Amino acid sequence: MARDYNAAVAALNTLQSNFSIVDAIRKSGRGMNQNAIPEMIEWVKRIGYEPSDFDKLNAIHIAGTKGKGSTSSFISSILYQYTKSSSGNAPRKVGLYTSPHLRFVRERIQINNQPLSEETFAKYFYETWDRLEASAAAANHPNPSSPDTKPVYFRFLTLMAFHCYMSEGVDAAVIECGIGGEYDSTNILVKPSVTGVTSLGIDHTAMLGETIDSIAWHKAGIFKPDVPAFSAPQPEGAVQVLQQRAAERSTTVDIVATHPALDSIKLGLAGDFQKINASVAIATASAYLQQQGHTDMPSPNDGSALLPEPFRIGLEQVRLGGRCEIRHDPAHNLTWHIDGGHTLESIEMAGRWFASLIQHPSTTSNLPRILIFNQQTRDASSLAMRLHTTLATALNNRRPFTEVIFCTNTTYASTGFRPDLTSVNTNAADVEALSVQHELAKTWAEVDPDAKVSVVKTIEEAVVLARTAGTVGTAGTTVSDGAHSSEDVKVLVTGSLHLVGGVIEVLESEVEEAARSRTT
Ligand SMILES: Nc1ncnc2c1ncn2[C@@H]1O[C@H](COP(=O)(O)OP(=O)(O)OP(=O)(O)O)[C@@H](O)[C@H]1O
Repeated sequence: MARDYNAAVAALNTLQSNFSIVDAIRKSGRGMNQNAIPEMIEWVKRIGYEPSDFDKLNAIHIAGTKGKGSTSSFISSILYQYTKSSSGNAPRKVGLYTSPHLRFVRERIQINNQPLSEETFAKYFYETWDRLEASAAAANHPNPSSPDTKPVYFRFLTLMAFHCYMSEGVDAAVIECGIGGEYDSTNILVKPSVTGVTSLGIDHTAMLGETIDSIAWHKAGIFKPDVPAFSAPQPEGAVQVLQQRAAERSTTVDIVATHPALDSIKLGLAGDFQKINASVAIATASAYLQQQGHTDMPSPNDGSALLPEPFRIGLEQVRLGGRCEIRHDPAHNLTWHIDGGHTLESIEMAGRWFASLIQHPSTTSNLPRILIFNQQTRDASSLAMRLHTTLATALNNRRPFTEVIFCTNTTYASTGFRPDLTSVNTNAADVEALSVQHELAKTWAEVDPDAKVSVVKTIEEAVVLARTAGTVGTAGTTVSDGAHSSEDVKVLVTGSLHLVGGVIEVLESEVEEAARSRTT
């Protein structure tokens, strides 16, 4: 069988824990596996490394509830600007390891802001895979190719990313934690160059505990002796926990305020909250560069200093899909507003961002405003209600959406079966019965009986429905009527990064298909 990218993704998918296992862990209240780090170290050894080998990567290790992906992307984008410098102490290759992915699993492992190519992904995938089987064979395992000779999905990808970065000579690796910090697979790092904690909130409570303090305890587990640590502003109790944990680990944590230079920088990621993510990125990137001998750095914790030009460019040029992203769809008179918020705090941020775009008096026309929403595994109704309240408040009790579409995260992309988008972490029976979606529809109808609420199964159907609603308009007038021609219909897609990934997949596939048919 060919050992290409598609085969690698199919093999990787066999390592996903199925829904019943994930659900049992969630319900057991057992919390995180406290043996996770010794177990992960064992896997590291099986692929031929000692954890301290990864000191070479000069990792910038990022934990947090919200903003890890954005902050990590800002850091990578800033440091990438320095790879262009001729200075001897500039990084040459910047790694970025994030999760989850939107369209392609290879988005998770980047070098110099580019996802690994399909060929490079397959190469490091099979090297990691083969080393694990060889180590099982050496230990006289009766069947070295059986599943128990490999770790689960996220652990495998972490091993593979570290192996790839070591082999490619990455000298600044931005590593985002998966869940928590103390027991996260990435926390095998012995001596990162700097650590950062982004905004904390309530999420993954079955594993991290119910309170901000216990969540802070887990996230602070990435602090290391004598390694500088930075944090976004946090609620009082959480700051104390972070400081105490830092002291136990023989370091200190600096709480970073919004950097004043950001008043005059247009960040590449929209949304007010990105300023705090960018500020944590500025502090951590400065600390990394100072350690490498850059003397012209702003002091990482001195918010009054001006920013060097590569910082400004990096902050402006950063790209990350599905975070307050706007896509115009002129063929359908639509604008897509796409944000993967999926906790109470982040759905509120997404709501405020969308409200800020529709609050203007010129947008108070009777054009449809459409929501596409799903959240398959968390408390979907509370998230939807928080979104409703945030928008209704911001709009002085005007109806947030004329049309609301609840769908699953499933896409049957016109391009065919897409193994990158397969997730077995959801309850297949729920998806089949659309039970979450019907419950959401009921809840929404209670708070807004006049909104048109629909339930559909796939993301493609939701996209088609939104476009139809957009074209017809609420009052039966077409949007392209002269009276409305300068406006478009606004669609918000939110509730889940999987949903957002699927919508982006559908929209991008159309663009790619159109480009293909132009060239043939
Ligand atoms: N500082 C922040 N405060 C509140 N919400 C935020 C913040 N940063 C990002 N978000 C929200 O969280 C969503 C995910 O952003 P991002 O990927 O940066 O965070 P993350 O911590 O990596 O999230 P996840 O662990 O869920 O992937 C965004 O779409 C946005 O809605």
